[in-house]
This record gives sequence, structure tokens and C-alpha cells, in this order.
Amino acid sequence: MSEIRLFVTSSEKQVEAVLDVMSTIFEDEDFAIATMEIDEKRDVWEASVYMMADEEESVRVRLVEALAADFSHLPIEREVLPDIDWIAKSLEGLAPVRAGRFVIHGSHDREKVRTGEIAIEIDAGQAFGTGHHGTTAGCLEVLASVAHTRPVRNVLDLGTGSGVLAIAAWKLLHVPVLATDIDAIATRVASENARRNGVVTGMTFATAPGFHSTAFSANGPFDLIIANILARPLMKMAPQLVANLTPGGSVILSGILAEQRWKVLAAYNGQRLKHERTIWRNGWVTIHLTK
Ligand SMILES: C[S@@+](CC[C@H](N)C(=O)[O-])C[C@H]1O[C@@H](n2cnc3c(N)ncnc32)[C@H](O)[C@@H]1O
Repeated sequence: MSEIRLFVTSSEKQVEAVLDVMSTIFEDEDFAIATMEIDEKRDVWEASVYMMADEEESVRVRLVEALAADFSHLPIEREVLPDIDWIAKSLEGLAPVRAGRFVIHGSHDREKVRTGEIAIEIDAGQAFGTGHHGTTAGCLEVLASVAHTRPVRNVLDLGTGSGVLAIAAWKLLHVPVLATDIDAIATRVASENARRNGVVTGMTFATAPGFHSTAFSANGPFDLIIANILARPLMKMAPQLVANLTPGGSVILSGILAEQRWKVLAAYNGQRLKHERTIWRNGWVTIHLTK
């Protein structure tokens, strides 16, 4: 089935406002949303939402409705994207990513690892997390800095995807790591990636939505919790997440668009966590808080 892009074209300022509207209506769903500069001199930009062909009509109806109030003058255009083997394509373009002391690379780039780097080998596959997304790279950067400043005896990676953050924490800290995901395929991929990266003991995997598993009480509470999910589930889970954190422990949250950060901070301040630092990468923020 083809992939479709629905988009509007305008100035950078208007396109940013349209992107805000798009993120509000589609924030809990899997549709990718992006802005792109078309012509720098003429200030021409596009805001796009991507979907599969069978979802186009319902997305279009919602988009027209949401843009009606302030942007009805902007026509919604459409592009059918060519069918591409995305996994092969993404592998071709995946250069190693460096964040803190970490380098995340595909198996085709093993020789590019430099002395002193902590290398994590992840090939693009069925689970999210090759290090190229701003949220993953942001978590790695904060992880490296947290490890310098605080003793960490165990780690929880909630929403592990490819396992990249769990493997990074294990390689950096040499402590037990629990890696969980709502998606059983992700948990399987994460454990295969862990094995491929030389993790033999000290890492536990569980498939669980949020904190609904005995794995959390069996392995926690945790000195460090990393959760790269999305703003809304992170806000909802704040009480349980903080209950699973040791006093003095650290939380690294990502999957949060810059404009959503205040709501997420409010949810965690409400649980008496202290804000330490927020970093930005490609429009996404990663937040470090302590208990
Ligand atoms: C953005 S990916 C992050 C993957 C990886 N940790 C990284 O940083 O690259 C989010 C992951 O969280 C998982 N997820 C989403 N909602 C979840 C929930 N309520 N409980 C556990 N995992 C969840 C998804 O299946 C997905 O693998």
C-alpha cells in the first residue's frame, strides 16, 4: 500500500503554527509530522503529515476541521510517495551517531568506532531506536552526564524499542538493567540486540504496558529510569514512574516535542521531582529530573 503525504505550504512562521495544530490532533497516533524548508530566500516552508493510503480520508477530514479556524486559506496538497524498501534505504543512509561517549552504528560501520568510545551496534529493523532520532540521541547524551554525577545501582529502560538505551546503560554502568516495552516484537529485538552487543548477564526483558508487570517490583525500585515514549503517556504514568524510583534517583524523559515540555514538567513537579536539565535535539526535548 502506498504512503501519502498531506501538506500545506506557507511562510516559516505560519508553517510552525500549522505544525502545532497537527501535533495537537495527531499527538497520540503513529503519523509522522514534519516541517521542511523549500525556498530559503522566498521563505517558503511545508508542514506535512504522513499516513498509509487507507487512512488518508479520515486524516484529511480531521486536518480540514482543525485548520478551518485560522488556516482555511491554505490549501491541503497531496503527494503519493514511491514504494521504497525503507529498511534497506535507511541502512544505506545510516552513518554512525555520536552522543556523549556513545557511538551507535550499524554492522556495516564497525570499523568507524574510535578508541575510547562506547560502541553499540544496532541495525535498522522492526523496533524503534537506531540512535538517529533526536529523542534517542538526547537520552544517550543525558545518560552519559548523569552517570558522571550520581551513583547508579540499577536502571529501568521503559519503552526500550531496539534496546539501544538499555544496552548503552549496561555498557556504561555495569549494573542490572530492566528493559520493557508494550510491544512483544520490540522486546524480542531488544534481547537479540543485547546478545549481539555482548550482554550476557545483568539484563532482564519484559513485555508490559506501562508498569503492569511484576518485573518492576522484582527488579526495582530503580536509581535511574529512562523513558523515551511520548508526552501524554509519560504524564499519565508520572505517579507510577516516581513510585518505582529510589529517593535521590534520576529520571530521563524523552519523546516530548518542545512545545509539550511544560505540561510534562508540571506532571512530574506534581510528583515532587526536581528539574535538573532540559536538552533540545531536532525539535524534541529530553528532560532530566531527580527525586
Ligand atoms: C520512541 S520509541 C523509543 C525506543 C528506544 N528506547 C529509543 O530511545 O530509541 C518508544 C517505544 O516505547 C514503546 N511504548 C509505547 N508506549 C508504551 C507503554 N505504555 N509502555 C511501554 N512501552 C511503550 C513503543 O513500543 C516503542 O518501542
